[in-house]
Amino acid sequence: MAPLTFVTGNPNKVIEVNAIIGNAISIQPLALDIPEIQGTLTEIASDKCRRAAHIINGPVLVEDSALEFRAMKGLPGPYIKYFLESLGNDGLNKLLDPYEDKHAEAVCTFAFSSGPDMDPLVFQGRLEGKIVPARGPPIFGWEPIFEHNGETLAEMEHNKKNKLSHRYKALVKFQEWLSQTKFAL
Ligand SMILES: O=c1nc[nH]c2c1ncn2[C@H]1C[C@H](O)[C@@H](COP(=O)(O)OP(=O)(O)OP(=O)(O)O)O1
Ligand SMILES: [Mg+2]
Repeated sequence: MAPLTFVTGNPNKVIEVNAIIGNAISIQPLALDIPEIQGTLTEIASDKCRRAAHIINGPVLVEDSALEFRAMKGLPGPYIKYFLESLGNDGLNKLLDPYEDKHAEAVCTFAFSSGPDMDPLVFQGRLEGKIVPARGPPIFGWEPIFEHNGETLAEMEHNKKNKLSHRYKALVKFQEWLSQTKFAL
């Protein structure tokens, strides 16, 4: 079983993907920074996957993560990385100051292509929560400000996050597809 190349510049994604489906699928991480277009989550992940498949010249998995604030009609969405880099977790909280509604959804969109010019397949998972002042170790992105059932993702045991997260839900769908297809990894 050849390992599946997972193209990402984010080591925390690699750790989580291995923790979630490492038993079932062997992943070969490759740290490339692929350009990300603007568009829907599906369009962004699919485009990233096509670019990666051309570079790898073989089967490839990519992932794009978004954070949607309901009060802001889904923004920052896929642009959360740049909002987080510029504003920090504190600034993201301040963005929601004018609104009573702190509801947010974390969205994880994987795209898989079996090779260059093969249409990517998309597998998405969502986790509901709310944006709160930061609590817990600031190790991975906006984990300290995303609260789910009373705990921020930063406070949550890794094992627990990896059994309920947006990334977990997306990977369950990917694994289901893999088990039903003739595609052999
Ligand atoms: O479960 C998560 N818990 C907390 N924060 C998270 C999570 N998942 C992604 N994040 C952060 C990382 C980045 O600031 C942004 C997504 O941006 P995104 O383009 O998908 O990731 P990236 O550029 O770091 O890696 P990649 O090379 O795979 O595109 O949200
Ligand atoms: Mg990225």
